[in-house]
Amino acid sequence: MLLEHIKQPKDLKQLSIEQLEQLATETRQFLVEKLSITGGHLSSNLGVVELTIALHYLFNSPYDKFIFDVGHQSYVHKMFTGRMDKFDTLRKYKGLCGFVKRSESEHDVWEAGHSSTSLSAAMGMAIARDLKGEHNRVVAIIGDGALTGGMALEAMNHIGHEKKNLMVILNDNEMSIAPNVGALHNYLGKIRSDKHYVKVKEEVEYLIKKIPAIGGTLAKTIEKLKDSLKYMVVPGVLFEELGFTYLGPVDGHNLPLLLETIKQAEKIEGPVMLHVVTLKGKGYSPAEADSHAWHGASPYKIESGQMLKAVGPPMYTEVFGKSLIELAREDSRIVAITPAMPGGSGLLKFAAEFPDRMFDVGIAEQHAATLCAALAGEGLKPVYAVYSTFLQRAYDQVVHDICRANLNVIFAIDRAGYVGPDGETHQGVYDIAFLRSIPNMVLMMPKDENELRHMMKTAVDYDAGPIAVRYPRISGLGVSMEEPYRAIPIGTWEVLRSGDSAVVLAVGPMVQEAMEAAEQLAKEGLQLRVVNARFIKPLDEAMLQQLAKENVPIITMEEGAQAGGFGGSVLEYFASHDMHGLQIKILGIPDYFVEHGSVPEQRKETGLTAERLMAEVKALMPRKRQHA
Ligand SMILES: Cc1ncc(C[n+]2csc(CCOP(=O)(O)OP(=O)(O)O)c2C)c(N)n1
Ligand SMILES: CC(=O)[C@@H](O)[C@H](O)COP(=O)(O)O
Ligand SMILES: [Mg+2]
Repeated sequence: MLLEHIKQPKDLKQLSIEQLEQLATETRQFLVEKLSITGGHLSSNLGVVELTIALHYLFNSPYDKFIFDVGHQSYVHKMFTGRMDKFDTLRKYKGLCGFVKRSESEHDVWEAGHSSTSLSAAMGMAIARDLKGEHNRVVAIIGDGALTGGMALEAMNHIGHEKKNLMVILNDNEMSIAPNVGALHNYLGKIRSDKHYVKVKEEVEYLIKKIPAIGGTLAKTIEKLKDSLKYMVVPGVLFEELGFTYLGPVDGHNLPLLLETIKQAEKIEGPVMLHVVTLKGKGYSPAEADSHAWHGASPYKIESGQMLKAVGPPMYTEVFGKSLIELAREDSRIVAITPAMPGGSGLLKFAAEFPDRMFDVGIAEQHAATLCAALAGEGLKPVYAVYSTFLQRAYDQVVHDICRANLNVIFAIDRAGYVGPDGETHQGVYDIAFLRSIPNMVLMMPKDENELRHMMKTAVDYDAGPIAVRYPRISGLGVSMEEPYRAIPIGTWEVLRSGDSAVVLAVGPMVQEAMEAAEQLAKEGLQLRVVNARFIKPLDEAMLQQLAKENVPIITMEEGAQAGGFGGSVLEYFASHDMHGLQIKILGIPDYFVEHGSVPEQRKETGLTAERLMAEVKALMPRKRQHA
């Protein structure tokens, strides 16, 4: 086995081309084997094996800087940079991170998790390099999906202007997570599909050079002719017009060709765009056959390719997707918008039933938000299905285009709370803080999957402005979902269990923790009242006033950042209504980024458990007695 001798990138440099090809095969076997136990982003990594080998073979990391966009395809890079023995812990608590991470290795020079940042990063590193008088190479590796993200396009605009030396490797596998979409995607397809393209390009460029420079009108006509000729037969010209030297398309699994082309690219002055065509899932037939399903793989059986998924109640995502279909059958105003996450957001069945009412806009969270604003302005009911973490990208559009104009946009915010193995880049724990501060916004979270259905109905019936329902990346509780849909009165909470030792105002999955705590505390003679704080905004003011009158100790509990969170809004309410002297404890996520692991581990680490709640209730008791 060659693989076991690769401890650092320099070990690759000793190998022959045949050995490098052998290394590619062994690398794929390693990934398929390890990820069958841990799960992870299999298909993207299988696609970049030769590319990553070529980069480490030709260049000198970390002096030369490799910037992996998103970072979900950095496993091979991790393997060759001293982390092969940690793959049993991939995406596990305290284990190897599933994305690039500076604290893990000096070879991880840029951190990501969200898409389309690599070109801005490359530009920053190239400027810094030149100002410092250094000479290292800067190489961004970006996928065809990530290239559709607005940030990447903004960066290309700047790169073409500055004309610094840097290399962009466009890893084109025709896939985002789902099949890639959009005009840019179609454009890349045009380049890929033209087998004679490279030859024609060379010939046209040769001919153009032969046209003599003449003055006057004729010269202008010839210039125009040059341009139109280029546009007709040289598809790569878009990148060239933006200031890049375009090379490719090159087969990303043909190692000798790849090495040759990268060497050629390296000699070119200014920014270079090297278009590499790869197959997502390459080398593992189940992943080749369905790279969408294998983008983020659960553990699986290698031979059959059967993924091992937990059986039990449906995920909240699935319940959302089903209820949207049922509601859309009754209400033709409903349209669904996803920024490149049709599967993850549970919208595939909706798309099949309502192909004209579903829009995958690519990785374009900002555009998606403003698009929803316009759709709502025209009287439709856009449902913006988005992961909490990715909604961060569209904050200005939410404030400026949707909330300010008070438009009827429905936000279906998935992955709200801890997300588990993706970890800190993907935690959906800031949306409460960043949404509750925006005027006109209504924000809900269900205690169980049945309540999610009712919240969807509430949102569809609400015609007074933007309304959001956030739900977690977990299974529901297995409750009955036979009830007919009903709208919940805006700003009302529900008391699920009575008691006057203390009151817990719990949000979403914390309601279940609170019920468990109450059950246990009752055995010790303490009666914990459990309130389902299903509206995070507006608060149930009548209930808060009642609690103030009772002067009962209050604990708030939410799976969201404590700073700016729901608990803070309760405190603000009491303080701004001159209701002082109450005992209040806030349980939320402390002020640091919580890393990867399982959701229960993340909750335990940050004290969002029934046990912690019990301890807090007990701690409040003597103070209550002293107060009395
Ligand atoms: C801002 C943002 N939106 C959405 C995602 C979810 N996401 C992760 S990878 C990915 C697809 C990226 O496609 P591509 O860049 O072509 O890489 P591939 O997986 O095909 O290798 C998406 C949509 C993200 N990480 N960041
Ligand atoms: C890399 C990335 O951003 C996505 O692939 C993400 O990992 C998907 O997460 P889910 O598994 O929660 O859909
Ligand atoms: Mg892709």
